[in-house]
Amino acid sequence: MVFGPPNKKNPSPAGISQVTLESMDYLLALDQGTTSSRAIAFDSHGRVAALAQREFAQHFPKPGWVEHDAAEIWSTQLEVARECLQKLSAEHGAAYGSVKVRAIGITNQRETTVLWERATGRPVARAIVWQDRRTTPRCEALRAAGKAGLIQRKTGLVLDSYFSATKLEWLLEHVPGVRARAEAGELAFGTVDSWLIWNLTGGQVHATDASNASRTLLMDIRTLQWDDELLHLFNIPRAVLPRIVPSSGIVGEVLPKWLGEPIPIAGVAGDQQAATFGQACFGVGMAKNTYGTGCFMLMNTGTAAVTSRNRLLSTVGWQGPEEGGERRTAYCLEGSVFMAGATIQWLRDGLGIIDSAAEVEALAASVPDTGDAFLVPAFTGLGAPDWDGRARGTLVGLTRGTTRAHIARAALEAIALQSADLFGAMTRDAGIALTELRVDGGASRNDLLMQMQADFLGVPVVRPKITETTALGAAYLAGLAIGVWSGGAAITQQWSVDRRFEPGLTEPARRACLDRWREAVARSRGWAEESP
Ligand SMILES: Nc1ncnc2c1ncn2[C@@H]1O[C@H](COP(=O)(O)OP(=O)(O)O)[C@@H](O)[C@H]1O
Ligand SMILES: O=P(O)(O)OC[C@H](O)CO
Repeated sequence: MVFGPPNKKNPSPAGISQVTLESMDYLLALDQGTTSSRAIAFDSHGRVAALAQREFAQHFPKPGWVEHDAAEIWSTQLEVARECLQKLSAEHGAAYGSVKVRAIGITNQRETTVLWERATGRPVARAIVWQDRRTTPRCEALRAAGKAGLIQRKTGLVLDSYFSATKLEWLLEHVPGVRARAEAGELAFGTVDSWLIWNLTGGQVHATDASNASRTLLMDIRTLQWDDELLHLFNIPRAVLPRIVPSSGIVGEVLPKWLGEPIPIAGVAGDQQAATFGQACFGVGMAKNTYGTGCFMLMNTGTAAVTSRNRLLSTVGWQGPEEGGERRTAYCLEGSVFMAGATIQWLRDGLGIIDSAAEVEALAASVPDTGDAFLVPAFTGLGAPDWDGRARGTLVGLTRGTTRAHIARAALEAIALQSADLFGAMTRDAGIALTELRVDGGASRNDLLMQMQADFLGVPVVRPKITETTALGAAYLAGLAIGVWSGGAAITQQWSVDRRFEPGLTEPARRACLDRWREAVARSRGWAEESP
C-alpha cells in the first residue's frame, strides 16, 4: 500500500492526534468541476450529510476555445458552500453556525489556468479551460523543436495544449501589459485550487498542491519543485507561481466572513486524483475511472513515477499526510478522455434527441446494437492515447436504417470504447493485469454504459455506493490531516460496493469491436486544418 494502514511502529500519521467527530461535526468538500461548483458535507463514516450544487456559464468565444469566468467560479463555490451549511443546520433543526466544519478539502477541475492581480484579486482575463485548444500550434512548434522528450522525462506528461503551461504563456503574450506586470511580481497564476485558496484566505495564501502542480508542465514530477528549464522553455516568470504544498496538510484558514468561522483548509487535490483517493485505490495496480464531462482513468503505480511507453500520463496521485516523520508521494498512470458525459450533453443540447442526460439509457437500450455505426466524439480533439488536437468529431457507418436510438447507443459505446483503449495501454505500461475497474462520476449511474464498459474491458466494473468519490477523496485528505481517520485502512473499510458488472463478450468479439472502433478513430484524425 502506498498509503498504508497504521501499524505498531507508526500508530497514526505522525504528530496528528486522533479526533472524533461529534454528531454536529463535519468535513466540507469543495468540488469545483468543469460545469458546476459543488459543496458536500461528509460525516466521519464518509457519508454524504448535505450537498449543494450550482452550474455556471461556459464561454466558447471561438472554435476550439473554452473559457470560464474565474469570478463566477469563486462566487458559485462560495454560494454552494454556504447553502450546504444551511442545509446541514436545517437538518439538525439548529441555527446556521451551530454545526461545526472541522476542516475543508478542496478538489477541482485541473489544468484550467487563472491569472490575477495580487493587489485586487481581479483576474486579468477569463480562465482558459483545460478543454481549450488555442495553443495547439505552439505545442506543435515545440514538438518540431524536439522538446517533447525533455518534457515527458521531467513532467511525466505529453506535450499538449491540455496542460496549463502554454495557456499561461498565451495569457502572458496576448493580454496587453500582462507580461511586464507578471515579471514585476504583481500577478499570481494558479489552477482552480490556488484560485479558491487565495479567495478563501483573503489573499493570504498562494499555494497549489503537488497533484495539481503535476498538471502544469512546469513541475518536475520527481522533485515536486518548479523546474527552471521548463519555466525558461515556456517563458514563465517564477514570480507568478504558487508554493507547492502536500495534498494532505493544513494550508491556511478560511476567513470567518465567508463561512462564519475560521476553518482550516487541510486537503487539496485535483479532482481525478481525489477520486482515486476516495475510491480507496491505495494498493499498486488499483484503478478507477470517473465518468464526468470527460473520463479519466487512473491507476496507482506506487511511490515511483512510471514513464509511459503508450502515450499515457504519469502524474502525482497525492502527497499524503505525514507518516513516521515523512510524507509519501503516490504516483498514478492516467488516461484522459476529453469527451464522455459531454457527448451526452451534445445529444441533448446539440442534436436535441434527448431532453435529459438520464434519457439516453432507455433510448440506447431500445436497439440491440448500433447497426455498425460509430460516433467518435473528438469535438475538442483527442486525448490519450492519440493526443490529436486537430481530430474532430465524426459519425461513420450511417445507413438509411440509422435512427436517433442508434446514435444514442453509439455515443454510450464511444465513452466505453475510449476508456477500453486506455485500459489496454495502462496494462502494458504498468506490467500489471488489471482485474477490475472501480467507477464513479455522473455518468456511472448509467447501467447500460457500465455493462458496455465491462464488455469492452473484459474485466468486472465495480460501482461503489458513494459515487461522489471526488469530493469524498478531498474530505478524506482533509480529515487525515486533522486526525479524523488514522490511515488508509480506516478509509478502505468505508468503501462498499453498490453493483458489480460482469463482462459478457467473448474475447474474439471484444477484440473485433475494439479494432472496428480504432478504424473509426482513424477517420477523425487530423481534420482541423486551420490553427485553432
Ligand atoms: N444517466 C446518464 N447517462 C449518461 N451520462 C450522464 C447520465 N447522467 C449524467 N450524465 C453525464 O454526466 C456528466 C455529469 O457528471 P459530473 O460527474 O457531474 O460531471 P463534472 O464533474 O465533469 O461536471 C454530464 O456530462 C452528463 O451528460
Ligand atoms: O470537471 P471534470 O470532472 O470533468 O474533470 C476535469 C479534469 O480535471 C480535467 O483534467
